[in-house]
Amino acid sequence: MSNTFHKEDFFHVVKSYGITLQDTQLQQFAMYAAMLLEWNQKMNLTAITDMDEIYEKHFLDSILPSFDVKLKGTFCDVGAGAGFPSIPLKIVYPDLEITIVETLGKRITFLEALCHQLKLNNVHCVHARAEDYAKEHRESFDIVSARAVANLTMLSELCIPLVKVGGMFLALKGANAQEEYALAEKAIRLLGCEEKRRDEKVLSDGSKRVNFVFEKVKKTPLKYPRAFAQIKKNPL
Ligand SMILES: C[S@@+](CC[C@H](N)C(=O)[O-])C[C@H]1O[C@@H](n2cnc3c(N)ncnc32)[C@H](O)[C@@H]1O
Repeated sequence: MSNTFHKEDFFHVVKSYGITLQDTQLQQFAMYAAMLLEWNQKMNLTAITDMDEIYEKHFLDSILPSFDVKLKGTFCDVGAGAGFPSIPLKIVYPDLEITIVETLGKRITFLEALCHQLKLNNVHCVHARAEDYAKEHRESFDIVSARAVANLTMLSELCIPLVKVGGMFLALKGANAQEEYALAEKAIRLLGCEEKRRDEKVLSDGSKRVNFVFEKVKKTPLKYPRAFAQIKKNPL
């Protein structure tokens, strides 16, 4: 299937889910796309450089979960890279309080410049590894999310310790979602979460998206997260 999505469709697709983007928000998305392409020439931010694809595979893809689940409160984006999914969500839902935890310093520099340019308040960009950041900030976010950072088992150990009891872990996954879930199910429970829902969507090129919502029902045992070498070598 060829890519039939055009950036002009973005407004209408979002509207079909009951969200009418204002001119300021559309301008913020346009500035975001322009900055992404400009900075991408100096540093590796994205492999997607076609404008229509940026709108579908980065912007729309990032906000898809919010069409099924209400997002509010404090939102931590683990490994946001060039800002996905948290920055598109922040543009659409300005009340969200975002913390980005990203291990690459250059990407933090980009994100800080981006937030300044787009006049986004309450976005805290932290240069750290999630497993280290959890030492001081465990169980402190209403929502912890990530896209394209690690398989679901490893991702669960990086993200779930940061979620408050009663909060949610939102995992944005692709075609291998079911297989990843089967391998991760035990770890997810051990770390204190239960699956609440999963929502499937298909993009215009036929690629599948599966967004998992896990609810934190009990505290994460204190020994997690382990050091990254352990997480990788002995996945839960
Ligand atoms: C493939 S990129 C995905 C970026 C973005 N989430 C997206 O969907 O486009 C993975 C990002 O996760 C970051 N990352 C990997 N492991 C991490 C960790 N343990 N803590 C924080 N960031 C991490 C990497 O530096 C990289 O920017």
